[in-house]
Amino acid sequence: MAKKKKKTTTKTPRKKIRFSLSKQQKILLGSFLFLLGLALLFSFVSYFFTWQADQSEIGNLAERKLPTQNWLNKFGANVAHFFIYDGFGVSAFIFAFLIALTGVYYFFDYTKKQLLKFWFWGLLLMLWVSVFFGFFSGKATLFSGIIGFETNDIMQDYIGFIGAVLVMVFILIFYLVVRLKLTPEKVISVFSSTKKQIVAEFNSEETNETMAQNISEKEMPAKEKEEIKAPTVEEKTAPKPPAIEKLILKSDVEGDVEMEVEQTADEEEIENLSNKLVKDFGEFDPKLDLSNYKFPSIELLRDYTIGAGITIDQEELEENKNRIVETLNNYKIGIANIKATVGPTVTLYEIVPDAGIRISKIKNLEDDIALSLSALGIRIIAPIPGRGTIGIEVPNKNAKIVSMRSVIASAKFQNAEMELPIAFGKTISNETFVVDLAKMPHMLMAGATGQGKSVGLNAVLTSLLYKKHPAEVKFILVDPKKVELTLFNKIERHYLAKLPDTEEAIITDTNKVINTLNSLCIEMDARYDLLKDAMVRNIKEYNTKFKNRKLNPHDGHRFLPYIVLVIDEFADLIMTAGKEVETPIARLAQLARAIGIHLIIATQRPSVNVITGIIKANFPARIAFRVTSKIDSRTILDNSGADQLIGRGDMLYTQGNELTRIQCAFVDTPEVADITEFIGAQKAYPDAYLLPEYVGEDGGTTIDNDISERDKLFREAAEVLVISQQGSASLLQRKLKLGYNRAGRIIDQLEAAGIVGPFEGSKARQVLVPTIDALNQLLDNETNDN
Ligand SMILES: Nc1ncnc2c1ncn2[C@@H]1O[C@H](COP(=O)(O)OP(=O)(O)OP(=O)(O)O)[C@@H](O)[C@H]1O
Repeated sequence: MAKKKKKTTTKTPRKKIRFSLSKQQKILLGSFLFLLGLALLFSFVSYFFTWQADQSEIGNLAERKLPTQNWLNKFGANVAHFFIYDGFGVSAFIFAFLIALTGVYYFFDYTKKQLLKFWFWGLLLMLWVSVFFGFFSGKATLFSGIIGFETNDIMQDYIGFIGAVLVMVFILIFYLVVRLKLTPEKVISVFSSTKKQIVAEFNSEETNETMAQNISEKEMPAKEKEEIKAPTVEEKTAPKPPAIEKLILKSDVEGDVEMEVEQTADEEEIENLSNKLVKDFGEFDPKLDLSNYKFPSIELLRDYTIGAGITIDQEELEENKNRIVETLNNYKIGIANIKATVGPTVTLYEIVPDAGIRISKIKNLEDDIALSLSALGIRIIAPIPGRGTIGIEVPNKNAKIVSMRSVIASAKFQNAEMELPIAFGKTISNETFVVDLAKMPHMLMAGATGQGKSVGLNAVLTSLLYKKHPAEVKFILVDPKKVELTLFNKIERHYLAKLPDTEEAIITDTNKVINTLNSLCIEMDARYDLLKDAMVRNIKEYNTKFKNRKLNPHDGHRFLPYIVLVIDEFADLIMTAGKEVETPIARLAQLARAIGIHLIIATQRPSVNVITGIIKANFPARIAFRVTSKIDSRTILDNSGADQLIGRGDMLYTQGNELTRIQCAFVDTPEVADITEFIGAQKAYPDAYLLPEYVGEDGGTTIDNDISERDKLFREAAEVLVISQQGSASLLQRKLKLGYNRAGRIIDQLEAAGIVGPFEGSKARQVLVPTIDALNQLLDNETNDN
């Protein structure tokens, strides 16, 4: 980056004669030189076509009428002849370019230091190219020009053919090394990266099965891995002190002090290591492992609205309007204006009461209006925030189903530039309602049985499946009822995360929930360490930096997928496990937003002992389906209203103060089955996303130190770790070319054998054996004991 440094020194007056141009003079000179450069360029180009025809005209400037073929006539023919034939041959173009460039420098008044460099290297290149062409032809030609040919001739007379070749090669090397800053390492790395790329492309079909986080390591040549291991990439490319140019400021005032301003020239940009990696290998693509993954098509979802779009029943509207007006009139409330908005399940009547009517008076009439309309689920919003009207929501006689298909297909969802977009359904004015889970950042969902909670959860998961690649998001599903989320088992190796050494990814057992939550806390801490190390504030910035290859996988950096934890029937959990569940959930909810872990908790019973203060405080986004009492509504929403919903997916959403009534999109079990089937049938990762190990309080490793059960590569693995003194599974993966699971198993066996220490979260395990000799002794003793 260009950095300006100005140093100002004042000096005593002294007499100095300096050639300096005014601004206008520079512009004039610049334009003149630029156009002269262009003129030379045109005459040089046309000289190659017309030199034979114009040969007789060379030097014959006096004969004005004699025709010349060159585009710039006599001037062009003579000048081009001078520079090309009598001069440097084809490389005379460099001269024309230098003249034009000088014009540009003067025109824009750039510092001239760089220009001098251009001239030096340009003239050297010009000479070299013309001598080079002279070398291959026995006589002066248009390619070499006389200078090229003669210089070559003289050189050969004095130092012979071989001597001339060596001089030319030396000048070439000089140019490449000094001007282009080429080093042997650069050349080797370009060759090896090209080779790697070809091999990688060749192997890409087979290597898709490896885990995403290893990709960038594998792609990199060992040499480069070493290079990025050094503390930070940025440090390596710390700016060099810029070159300084002096400028004399003079004023016309007699006897004035002359000031010399030191102005720094623009720094030369050194190629940043990460830029180079990106240039060589492209950005890191987390989706590479499943590059052929196909998103489920919209056809898998059903359209429940076919032939039953929102129809406005005029009669019903009129009837309701009259009843509302009548009821209010009975209580002496006059209406100035009334307007209706027809939604999928309810119609909103917005009324503007006559001046002087108290709002609370209308609010108190909720039950009377419900009675007169003989309808359930009337909700009065007095006043509607931001509109200055009073809203009365009246359920439609024929509620319409909002199909998941319609919201997924909506432009709002398809074009949503969100991290974790969720299409919940449609608002009262028929707008698709899309929110970003990453911004919520956690969600509480409540509703009495049969009111649409499970459908709501499915809508959330379906939205994410339609928008996010398996590399970008992972789900942890907790389903104590064991029936609601089982369908998602099919996408275990694509989208689910689980504890190592567990069979099923979907968690149904309370103990496992506790372990998983604690494991998530470890993952959270590890992610925070990674973020701190990368000096970024959130997962988005971290992943961008990782994609730009600014973070070294060697230091434990990896692409971080979002993790969405869904807990259905939270009440059951809290009743059985209490604080053991509440504490990690509260911790996650408080801290996990920045590192991409988001929680969705659903419960039938939103009572205060289930949704405790600490949980509530950390779940700003709340959804209420119909609940049985006002108290439940207040617990979940801090507001009444959820008790007046009509069920079947009718819900209230709040993310702060405002309540939005939404008709949740309907996605039926067979649809979810089709989607998971479609995804499950595709190529998957070798395993679900593995969360860090968590050893419960009853502690200790569960692996027996049974020699006969050890992996074949056990000894080799032990040696690798002892030599490197680093107890990391990923090191084994790399050195022994193992999968994640096998490396993890070997690490467990090494722990049981006392070679490495216990799991330490994000850090590598400690290696307990200091040398190879000590290791050999330990293993030999073991065999003797057996
Ligand atoms: N968005 C919706 N649109 C239309 N109908 C819906 C919607 N959501 C739910 N329903 C209807 O309500 C029924 C019950 O929904 P769901 O299974 O989601 O209830 P629930 O709240 O999960 O109940 P439980 O807590 O007992 O599991 C569904 O079978 C469906 O017929």
